[in-house]
Amino acid sequence: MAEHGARIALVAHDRLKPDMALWVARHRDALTRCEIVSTATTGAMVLRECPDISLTRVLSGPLGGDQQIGALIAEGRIDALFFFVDPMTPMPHDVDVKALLRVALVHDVACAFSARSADLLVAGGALLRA
Ligand SMILES: O=C(CO)COP(=O)(O)O
Repeated sequence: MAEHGARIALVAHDRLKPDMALWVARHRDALTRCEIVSTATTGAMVLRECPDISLTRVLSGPLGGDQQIGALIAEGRIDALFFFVDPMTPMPHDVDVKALLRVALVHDVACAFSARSADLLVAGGALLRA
């Protein structure tokens, strides 16, 4: 488990899951010190790419996983949200996605929505526990 790392959430829509898996592989060393929670399918993909990473999976996004991560944010248990959002594909759980983004804004959690913005967040220290 995390010693000096941040408590982070990883979520990616299907088209962006390969990007997320590659991003995790690139930041593997820092991420092994983090406490990671992810939605189910994103987490499975990350574990396939980096089996040595320790993470907790909640439900899949469309089955309530986005809401579970939103609840963790509302409880102050997440320091940063890495959510690779697909802007081109309609989703049945669009309201859940919107609610997750909203609660992250309400609680001023550091957020990144793409690999590039995630890199910048990491460069700013988002994987270190404040
Ligand atoms: O749908 C999601 C985010 O809205 C992600 O859920 P999965 O990681 O289970 O695909």
